[in-house]
Amino acid sequence: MQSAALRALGCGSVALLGALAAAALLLVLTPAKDAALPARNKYGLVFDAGSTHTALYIYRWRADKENGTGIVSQVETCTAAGPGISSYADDPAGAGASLKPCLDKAMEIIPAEQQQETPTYLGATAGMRLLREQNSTKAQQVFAEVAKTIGEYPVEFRGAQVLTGNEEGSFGWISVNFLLETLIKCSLTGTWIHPPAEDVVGALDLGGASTQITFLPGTPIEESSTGALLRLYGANYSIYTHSYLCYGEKQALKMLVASLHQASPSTAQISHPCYPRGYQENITTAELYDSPCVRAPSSPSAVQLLRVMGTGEPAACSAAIQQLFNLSCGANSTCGFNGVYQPPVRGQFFAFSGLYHSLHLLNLTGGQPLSLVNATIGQFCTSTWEKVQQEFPTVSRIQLRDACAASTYALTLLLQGFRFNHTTWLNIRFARQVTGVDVGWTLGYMLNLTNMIPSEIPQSVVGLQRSNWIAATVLLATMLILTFCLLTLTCCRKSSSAYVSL
Ligand SMILES: Nc1ncnc2c1ncn2[C@@H]1O[C@H](COP(=O)(O)OP(=O)(O)O)[C@@H](O)[C@H]1O
Ligand SMILES: [Ca+2]
Repeated sequence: MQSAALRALGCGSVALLGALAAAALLLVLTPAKDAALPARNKYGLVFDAGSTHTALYIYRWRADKENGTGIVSQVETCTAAGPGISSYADDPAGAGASLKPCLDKAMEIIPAEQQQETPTYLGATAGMRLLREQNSTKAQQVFAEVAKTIGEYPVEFRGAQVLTGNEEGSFGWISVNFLLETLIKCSLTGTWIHPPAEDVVGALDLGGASTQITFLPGTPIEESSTGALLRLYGANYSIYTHSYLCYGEKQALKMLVASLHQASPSTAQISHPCYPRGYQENITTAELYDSPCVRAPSSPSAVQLLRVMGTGEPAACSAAIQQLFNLSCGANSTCGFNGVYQPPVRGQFFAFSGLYHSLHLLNLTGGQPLSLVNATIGQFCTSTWEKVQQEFPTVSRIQLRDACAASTYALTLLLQGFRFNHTTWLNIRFARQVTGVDVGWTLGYMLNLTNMIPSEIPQSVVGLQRSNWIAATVLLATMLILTFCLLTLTCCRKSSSAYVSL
């Protein structure tokens, strides 16, 4: 992979650096209007309105590299305080207000004269998909309020929308492959090339309320709703993508508690095998059954207080989590889970978001073999509440309570759900960032909406002025030969005159 500095110069830079003299000539031959262009930066803002929280990403790129062949850097990220916007269903103004500190921060970063031309988007994911399902009026009110707040800032606001699961998966895939330069890259000769298809990586995203799997399968996609045809930089990609609503970490763990409750609905006590031994909390049935992802019991009792007690039993925890997945493929030849068609996983994958975070806590994101991952999670899941608190004093109570459940869930999702095995497990790279940019759907979303990824292959900087490049190379070669001849002649004359004087 080239360094960011080289990429920033654009395709052709490698060759340019390799032949500095030719570059000088090239510059002379470059039309004055191009040479005079200042390297101005442009900015773009994307709010990721996730189910658990909202984050603002501030991107920057060179204005003269808008065809997507330059680099896009992440200048800053800002996490909005409080929960995701879907949690403000009963206080929509609060959703708008929650975005303000991050917008203020962005206004401090983006030069005032550029703010008005800064494209700004808000994309909402599974939390808002669920709220829309539950109460579309409330979802609209939340959207109206966030749009109103963003509209109060001097940016070019281009709208707030709910992404479909397919869009969320596809943009995540585009983001990661853009950052890895696996869709197009600059060759040593200064032209844009398509790296081989094997270099293209799949994307695995675990959110709080949904999870996405996206990759290039080796076989035709048998179910059209799980396919997307992308034409990027002159190449066609037929990707498989699917988003499982309710199988994000937070909703899945809620389904787990609900299933444990329903196993013995008459008692007000739940033994939780994934919570550490010694952990106890009270929850209400209203809290537990407040989501469309958890089916309330057919004869719901009045609001009831439930006592949840951790038992720290890794085998029972793993078994209970597996129960959340229907692993029968039904009529499909191959599937993921819940009867959803999925071709067998193929190639390298990048796993980010919740998949990264849940395993990172246990130091399991470094390419460890599956046996070690299993053993470490199993070991951790036997720890008492006292011990985990001592071991991770800076980690929040909720994150610690859920650490065993979340890591077991991540592993079960990958192995049983997406059907990775001991061998293909090693093809998964867990990452939070690639080249300093957070991996997620936001970059791909912005690149797409700002038309920064053209459907056709861009003419390279050199390609645009190929004739100049050839002329410069020929001239350089001629000059080198002439210089060599002149030097040889001078040397010969000097040595012959020296000989005469002797
Ligand atoms: N710093 C972090 N530490 C732990 N977990 C994190 C961190 N950042 C994000 N996550 C996890 O990543 C996921 C983000 O989900 P989110 O984008 O809010 O939901 P969705 O994509 O389903 O709308 C959550 O499961 C959250 O717990
Ligand atoms: Ca997300």
